[in-house]
Amino acid sequence: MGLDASGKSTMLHKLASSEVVTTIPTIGLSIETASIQIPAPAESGRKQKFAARVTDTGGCSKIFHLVRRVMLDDTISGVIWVIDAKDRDRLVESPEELRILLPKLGSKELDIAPSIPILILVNKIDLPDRLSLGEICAEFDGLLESRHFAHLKPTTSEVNKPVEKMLTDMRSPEVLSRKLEEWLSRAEKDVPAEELVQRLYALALPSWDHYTHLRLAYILLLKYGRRQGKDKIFEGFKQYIDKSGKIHGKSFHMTMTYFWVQMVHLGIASMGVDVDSHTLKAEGMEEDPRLYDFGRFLMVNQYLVDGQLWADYYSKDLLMSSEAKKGVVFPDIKGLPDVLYSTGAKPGTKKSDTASVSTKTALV
Ligand SMILES: Nc1nc2c(ncn2[C@@H]2O[C@H](COP(=O)(O)OP(=O)(O)OP(=O)(O)O)[C@@H](O)[C@H]2O)c(=O)[nH]1
Ligand SMILES: [Mg+2]
Repeated sequence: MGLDASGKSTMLHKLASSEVVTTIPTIGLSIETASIQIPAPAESGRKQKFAARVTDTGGCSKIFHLVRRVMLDDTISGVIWVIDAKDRDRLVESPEELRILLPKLGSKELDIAPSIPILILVNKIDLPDRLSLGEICAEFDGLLESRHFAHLKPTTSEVNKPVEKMLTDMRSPEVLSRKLEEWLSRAEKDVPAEELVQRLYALALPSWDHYTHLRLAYILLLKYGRRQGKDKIFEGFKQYIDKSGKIHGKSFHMTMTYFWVQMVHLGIASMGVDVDSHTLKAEGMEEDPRLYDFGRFLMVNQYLVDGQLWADYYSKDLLMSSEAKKGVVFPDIKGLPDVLYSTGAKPGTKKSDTASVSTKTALV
């Protein structure tokens, strides 16, 4: 199992026939019996070959009804969860899908014991610029420890609790500081600011993930100021999703984008920079390259590393609603923080025409 195009079918064919075959996206299920050679430690006394009936699924949570029909009479000995090491853009989505699957492993919905092993298999490691194991582990951290919860707490409302717990784990200081470290070293060798912007318009970004979104928002806000910068972020991101052909199954999310624009703007303001009055926007980005030092920006604004920061402001139901995707909606947990400048505006003074956002005001 795993996200689409992670390489499940390719792997199954390779295991079954040792051949790399050209695959097409799997619809539903494909079942193969593969004779697999696995090196086993000599002391285990086991044979080095064993037959495995492997069920390949196309997609994940959406096809559970199908999986169930096929699996009901089977003994499932384990689940292999495949990750595409090249797919930085969907690194967050993969553990989210696995998180949806986990409670079902111990429930009656799928007749699978909660104690079966789950192998998280990182695929496509032959490709350059792949995710590091550290980056992958940071996203999956805390997920598997809580997998027996479905067995212990089979009702729907109870099953939801550990999901919340797992979200909390993903946001734990250890996970976030590890992620920050990775991002800082990524920022050191990243492409220059101007090149990144060009690559956004050329539909050729090095990756499409939280880090890149934040860095683009940072550069565009600095370069163009709040109003124009925000429009460029919205237009640029939307166009990238619509036209690049690289973002599978994703559509532009207005509220999410707006939320992060606001958070990045807040981070810039906390460094004492007023994006609407500093001179760079008129004079070109090379004017003060220190400002475009994204690593420095991250060090000052470490909270931005937390990809789930929105959960402090929005309930998942609201943020994932089609209304929130199509237009900017107000948070239902607490209002977004106002951007206050330590330069220019008096501390405590809202620049309501440029940056102030509360539950009553939305500047789109
Ligand atoms: N470079 C590289 N490409 C791979 C590898 N494994 C799979 N691919 C490619 O990734 C693409 C998707 O592979 P599939 O095996 O069809 O992926 P899948 O997970 O079965 O996809 P769905 O059936 O849609 O869920 C294909 O173009 C494969 O050739 C790998 O290890 N390295
Ligand atoms: Mg497939």
